[in-house]
Amino acid sequence: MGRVGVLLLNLGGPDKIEDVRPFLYNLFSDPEIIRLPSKALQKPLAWLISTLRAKKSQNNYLEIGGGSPLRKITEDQGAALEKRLQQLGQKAKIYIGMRYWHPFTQEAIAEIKQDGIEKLVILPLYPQFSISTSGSSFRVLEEMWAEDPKLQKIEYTIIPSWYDNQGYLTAMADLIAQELDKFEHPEQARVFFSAHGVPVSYVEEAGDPYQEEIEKCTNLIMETLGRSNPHTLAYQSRVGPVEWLQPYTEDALEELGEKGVKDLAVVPISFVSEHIETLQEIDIEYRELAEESGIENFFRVPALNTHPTFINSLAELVVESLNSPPCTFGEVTHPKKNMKMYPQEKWQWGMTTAAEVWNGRLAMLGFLALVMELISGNGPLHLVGLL
Ligand SMILES: C=CC1=C(C)c2cc3[nH]c(cc4nc(cc5[nH]c(cc1n2)c(C)c5CCC(=O)O)C(CCC(=O)O)=C4C)c(C)c3C=C
Ligand SMILES: [Fe+2]
Ligand SMILES: [Fe+2]
Repeated sequence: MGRVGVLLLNLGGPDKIEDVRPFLYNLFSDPEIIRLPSKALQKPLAWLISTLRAKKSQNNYLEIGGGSPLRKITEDQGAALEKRLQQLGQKAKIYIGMRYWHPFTQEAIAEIKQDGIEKLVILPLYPQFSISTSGSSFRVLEEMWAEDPKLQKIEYTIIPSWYDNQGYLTAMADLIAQELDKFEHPEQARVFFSAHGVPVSYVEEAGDPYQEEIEKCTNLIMETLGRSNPHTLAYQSRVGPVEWLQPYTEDALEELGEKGVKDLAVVPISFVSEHIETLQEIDIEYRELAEESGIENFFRVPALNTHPTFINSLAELVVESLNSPPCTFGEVTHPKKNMKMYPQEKWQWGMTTAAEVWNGRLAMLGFLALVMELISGNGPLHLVGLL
């Protein structure tokens, strides 16, 4: 086997407060996050939303120390994985490719080429596949491969998702059990899985397997845990005006509080690292809401980070994929063609009258929104939840 590399994919996060706006701009420029009927509107709208959302987002990052810990944790995971692979007799260099912030996927690929990597395992740090996360990174890589004869010489294989990997499930169950045992009556506490949400249209129109993988994953973790605690699955972090997967975490918390639930162990299930949505959204916002709703003991299960069983499971996945037939970009889910992810309604493609009317309307709406927000600090984008 020639020189082996492992490319870890993740979303990336702003390292410091000044990075927040450009990070948001990169995120909202991605058609897998917001897809508009007109390509020409993507960048102006990304600029508008990132400019207007930056303050709120910066305040959230200030609450967790002024930046995202995602880069440092991912680097630690990479170092631990490299060491574990070495122990298993597999020499490999680990690369980190973030989708929206440093180190960008393009930077990782440049290094991979420079190092003369001959065999590459592409491993997203998202246990479940979504077109908005792993799918978006795969698309970027697929485009790079299509344009670069040097990359085409690298034998690569993808691990599309690994939510059902036994080592991962065992590590999750271990962390949940540790948290449950902190309650006075561990057997009575409810296990509350909070998955990252996606718009319903991703699943129902674009064919995203994310919801199915989340549901299966939740059941597998409960089976592995082997305790009879009741459990709930809800979806967090909704952004924008369209309908997202339900139940929403905030509604489910209120409902449980009303039903008299007092003890809750909250499990972040779509991420393997601490970041803004665990440290700020769950630990601060949802905790406050839960307490207001009457939930007395709100314990949060930590993210896996460098949990040894988890790192070992990643190493095993890498070794297994090196010894299996390759999985290529063409084999993973692509959003269905002509699928409009935002806003929701039926659309006819092409330069139709409807397209022209909507281009104009959207541009006007964007401009009006900008003016209103700037003058009043309030406006339609606040109203629909984008700011
Ligand atoms: C607007 C749509 C968004 C979709 C769809 C979405 C899906 C999605 N995201 C993650 C994981 C992460 N998201 C992070 C940041 C982040 N995501 C969105 C929006 C969508 N995400 C925004 C606006 C932001 C910026 C933060 C904010 O202003 O709220 C991050 C990085 C966090 C960090 O520490 O910086 C992660 C990780 C998943 C798993 C997912 C769908 C499955
Ligand atoms: Fe996100
Ligand atoms: Fe989010």
